[in-house]
Amino acid sequence: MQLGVIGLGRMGQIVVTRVVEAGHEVVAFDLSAEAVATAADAGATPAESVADLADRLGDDKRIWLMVPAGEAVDATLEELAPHLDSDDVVVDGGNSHFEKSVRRAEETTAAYLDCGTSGGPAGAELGFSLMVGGPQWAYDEMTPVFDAVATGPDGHDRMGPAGSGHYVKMVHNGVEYALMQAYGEGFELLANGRYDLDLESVAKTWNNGAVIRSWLLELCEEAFREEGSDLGDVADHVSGGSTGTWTVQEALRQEVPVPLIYQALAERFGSRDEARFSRRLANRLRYGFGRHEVVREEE
Ligand SMILES: NC(=O)C1=CN([C@@H]2O[C@H](COP(=O)(O)OP(=O)(O)OC[C@H]3O[C@@H](n4cnc5c(N)ncnc54)[C@H](O)[C@@H]3O)[C@@H](O)[C@H]2O)C=CC1
Ligand SMILES: O=C(CO)[C@H](O)[C@H](O)COP(=O)(O)O
Repeated sequence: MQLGVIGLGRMGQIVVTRVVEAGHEVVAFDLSAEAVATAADAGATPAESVADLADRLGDDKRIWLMVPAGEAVDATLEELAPHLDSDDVVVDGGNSHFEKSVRRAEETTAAYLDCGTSGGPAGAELGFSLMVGGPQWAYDEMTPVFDAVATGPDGHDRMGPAGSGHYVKMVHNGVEYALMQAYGEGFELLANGRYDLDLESVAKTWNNGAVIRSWLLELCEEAFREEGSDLGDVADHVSGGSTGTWTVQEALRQEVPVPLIYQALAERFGSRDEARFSRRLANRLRYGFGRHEVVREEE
């Protein structure tokens, strides 16, 4: 099979490498010439533009987008539009909002597959977990590529119609937030609790047979090994948050309670303010109602 890959960053390069290694032909394009050169080193045919990539693919084009979610997806689809017909297949493997994927599927002449991708850069060796939405025929057509990019045939499946792949990935990320928060709280208690613990050792022990073992917990173990039990100079600041926000917004619309996911998201937002106004006000109010001492900022 011949696959065009557009967007050759952390994730796109993995798609290229795994598809090439599975014996398929890849044509690759990115706005960055350096990224295109890296893909060429991995065995892809370099393209100079979206149009050049489309020309090199010939009839029955199979194209994987791995550009940042948002405007880059629309811009790429606009450039691809004159080159696409109904026998072609476009996969969006990024973290797009599912409603945008539904709209794009309606607007795109080619069959459109929204593909939630999980596994991060570690997927280079392990392969990804792929959650795919869109027409069955297009999913079946892309199966050799999904087999290569995923952990194998069990690492991907069609979730349902357009939007469902990105919907499932959005909820996956919400779960990811809540799990991170749960591990964070447990380790925070251990770090401030009664015993002087080696948290790498705790995580390692938990990862070997404990009920709560997981890949995120393996990453906790790695973090304590590399940063120390006190996390060294790692800042009290968590970036990102778009996929968790979408999960909470959708839960509100569906009237489904997701307090753990919401709490994890709120903790993230809270981490970005060095001095939370609400906490400062609570500090002052305790003086108001109880004449408790106001803690003042140090000069
Ligand atoms: N990094 C991760 O762990 C994961 C990322 N994702 C999603 O995968 C997508 C890609 O993520 P990364 O590879 O991490 O991003 P990245 O920032 O490493 O790479 C994005 C690449 O797209 C290129 N690009 C941007 N606009 C373009 C355009 N209009 N035409 C062609 N190339 C363009 C950039 O030059 C860059 O090389 C995002 O939607 C992200 O949310 C999904 C799962 C995990
Ligand atoms: O999808 C992912 C993991 O599953 C990506 O790492 C994504 O970039 C996480 O973004 P955020 O933490 O901002 O929601």
